[in-house]
Amino acid sequence: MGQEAPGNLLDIPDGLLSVGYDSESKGHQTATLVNDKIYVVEGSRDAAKLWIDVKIFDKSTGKWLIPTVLGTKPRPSNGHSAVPVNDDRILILKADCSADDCFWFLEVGSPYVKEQSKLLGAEVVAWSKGVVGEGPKPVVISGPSGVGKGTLISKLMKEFPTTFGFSVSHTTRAPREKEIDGVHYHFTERSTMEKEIRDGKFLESALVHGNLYGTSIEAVEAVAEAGKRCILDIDVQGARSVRSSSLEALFIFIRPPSFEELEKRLRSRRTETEEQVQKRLRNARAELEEGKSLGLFDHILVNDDLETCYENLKKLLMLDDGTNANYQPTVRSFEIPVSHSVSIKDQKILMRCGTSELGKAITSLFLLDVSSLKGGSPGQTRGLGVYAISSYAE
Ligand SMILES: Nc1nc2c(ncn2[C@@H]2O[C@H](COP(=O)(O)OP(=O)(O)O)[C@@H](O)[C@H]2O)c(=O)[nH]1
Ligand SMILES: Nc1ncnc2c1ncn2[C@@H]1O[C@H](COP(=O)(O)OP(=O)(O)O)[C@@H](O)[C@H]1O
Repeated sequence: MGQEAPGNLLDIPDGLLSVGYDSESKGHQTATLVNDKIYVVEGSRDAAKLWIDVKIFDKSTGKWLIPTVLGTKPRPSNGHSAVPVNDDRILILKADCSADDCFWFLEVGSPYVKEQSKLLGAEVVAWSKGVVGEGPKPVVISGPSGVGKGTLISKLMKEFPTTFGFSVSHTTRAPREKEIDGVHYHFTERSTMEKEIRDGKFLESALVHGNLYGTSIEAVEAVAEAGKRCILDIDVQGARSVRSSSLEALFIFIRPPSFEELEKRLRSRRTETEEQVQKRLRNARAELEEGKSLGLFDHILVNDDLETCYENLKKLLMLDDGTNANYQPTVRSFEIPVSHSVSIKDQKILMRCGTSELGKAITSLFLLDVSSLKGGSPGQTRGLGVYAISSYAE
């Protein structure tokens, strides 16, 4: 674009966090320097307008870049500030938002952003919501066709509808009689899905039993957005891809008590033709071998008696929901007022918030610890520590 960089942007000295200034469009902007590039984040106060724009001023070439922005964008807010973290992402603090919506990360040089940038041949940045504390890990459930994954997941969703949310995959296979589009799968055309994979909309995808299956980033984010723990029913190839992605999950492999029993279950379901059953059984042998791969699955459950297996699955999930982590922040809910300032030292961010109570100005100090961040785009960034330090009247 032919626009010149505003003078105050070019003057950002190295080492300074970010410069906030009013924008012409009556919004709020910050300019943050990371590796010779200035990331200008502009937010609108107008809830009807889509927040948030990102543009980049490359100091080395003197040119503006409009990046491809991946991930779910944050919603409008009354203000924000920005703090660079680890040279690969910028922490965005949104003012006047609910506690679960005030911390966001704009990834500018994370491995995911680099990979997508190569893939798309464009400058890429990606949004990722920040989660205070560990938060529960998504759960990946894999196992051969007919082993009972769907049955176990349905039971879990029925018993804990507000805790767990299903990641609705895309597939090119035809719907079965009782399957509903958008609930069991997003049934899609092959060419459409292939294009969306090329466009970077998928966390993982694989060819399974002759059809394309994939988990879209949106599917996982929709569950997290609803405040639920995400359950993914994906094949072993998908589990492998997720293992090497930034989505930190709990991996569970379901085995049948015997191959004969697997065949019996698959046939008794009566959803596949004989040819499809044969294909699934052939693939099952390889999947059962792969399921033993070292380091791929955290837990292996045998689905012999359904109720016993379900009880074991519940035990695993309750034990591993992240609430027993050592890393517990002292603050879980609070709001950042528009009047706040931030400074950073040794990955510890000090946030000074000004509020008023009974006519008195109150200043509260918070420490934000970004030294144990996990995950990130695609998906959320967990492990943010928020500690209340002091609060005093001025
Ligand atoms: N990689 C990957 N596999 C998937 C996804 N969704 C479903 N699958 C797997 O695809 C396989 C076939 O699924 P489906 O056609 O529903 O048959 P079923 O598992 O026999 O009920 C199963 O192993 C699923 O776990 C996905 O999004 N990604
Ligand atoms: N433990 C079990 N014992 C007997 N039948 C089972 C058990 N678990 C599941 N089933 C049945 O086996 C069939 C396949 O289960 P399903 O959940 O569709 O498998 P998947 O989703 O792994 O392909 C279904 O008819 C289901 O009712």
